[in-house]
Amino acid sequence: MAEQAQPQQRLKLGLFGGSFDPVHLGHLALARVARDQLGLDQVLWLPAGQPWQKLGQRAMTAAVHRQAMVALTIAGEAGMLLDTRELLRAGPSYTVDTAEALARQHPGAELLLIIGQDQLGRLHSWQRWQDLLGLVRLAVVARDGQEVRASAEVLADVPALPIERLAMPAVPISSTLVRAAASRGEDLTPMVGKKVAGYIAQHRLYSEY
Ligand SMILES: Nc1ncnc2c1ncn2[C@@H]1O[C@H](COP(=O)(O)OP(=O)(O)OP(=O)(O)O)[C@@H](O)[C@H]1O
Ligand SMILES: O=C(O)c1ccc[n+]([C@@H]2O[C@H](COP(=O)([O-])O)[C@@H](O)[C@H]2O)c1
Repeated sequence: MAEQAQPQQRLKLGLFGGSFDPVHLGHLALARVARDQLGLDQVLWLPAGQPWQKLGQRAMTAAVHRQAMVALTIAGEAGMLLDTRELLRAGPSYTVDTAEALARQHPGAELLLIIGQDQLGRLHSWQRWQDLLGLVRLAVVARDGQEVRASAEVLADVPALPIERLAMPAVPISSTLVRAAASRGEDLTPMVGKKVAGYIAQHRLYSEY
């Protein structure tokens, strides 16, 4: 008897963007949880070239370093890939541009945008966020004790916004805390892992906070 063709599974891609200045173990925990809970084929780590909402606050560390630290963090991790397209693109890093490019590149793929609650709460300030919501499904993790919830502005426009809630024990680490600890000369290993701690020391990053 002829074998029946199995229906093709849709490719499931996670989009995990960040300033990653620097990447830390909270990011890695989130990427692992998203990969495993959502059954993603791949998590694309997308360091932002110009994270426009953060640019006024302080000078961003050079892309070459942020990218290198992400590469060290995901080395040997199954289903994770460094995607440098936002570093190579001129102008502000808009997630909608990245989602459009990935949708063109992988027709039929399911795109899941992995973000923390801090970003979900501000989603209405993102460039063309309604277009973005037409391209991706949101996968959100609670952060800093805040429940996963879209802002009133987003809910007014999209009342039944589908959100995948990621279950993850809180990881009380942020890049801000890492930079502050680095400027005090503390051991960063518990926050960023041994390889990234070594990289930061070797390149004398974050000596001034
Ligand atoms: N500890 C954490 N737990 C859950 N999500 C996190 C954590 N740290 C970062 N994220 C999420 O990862 C994404 C990228 O974060 P980002 O690179 O801005 O790091 P950050 O620690 O928030 O940086 P900063 O302290 O400089 O604002 C965001 O969606 C953010 O919500
Ligand atoms: O598209 C936008 O307008 C937009 C506005 C703010 C943040 N983002 C993206 O959200 C991700 C997390 O941002 P951040 O500032 O927490 O590092 C990162 O990929 C940013 O490019 C995107």
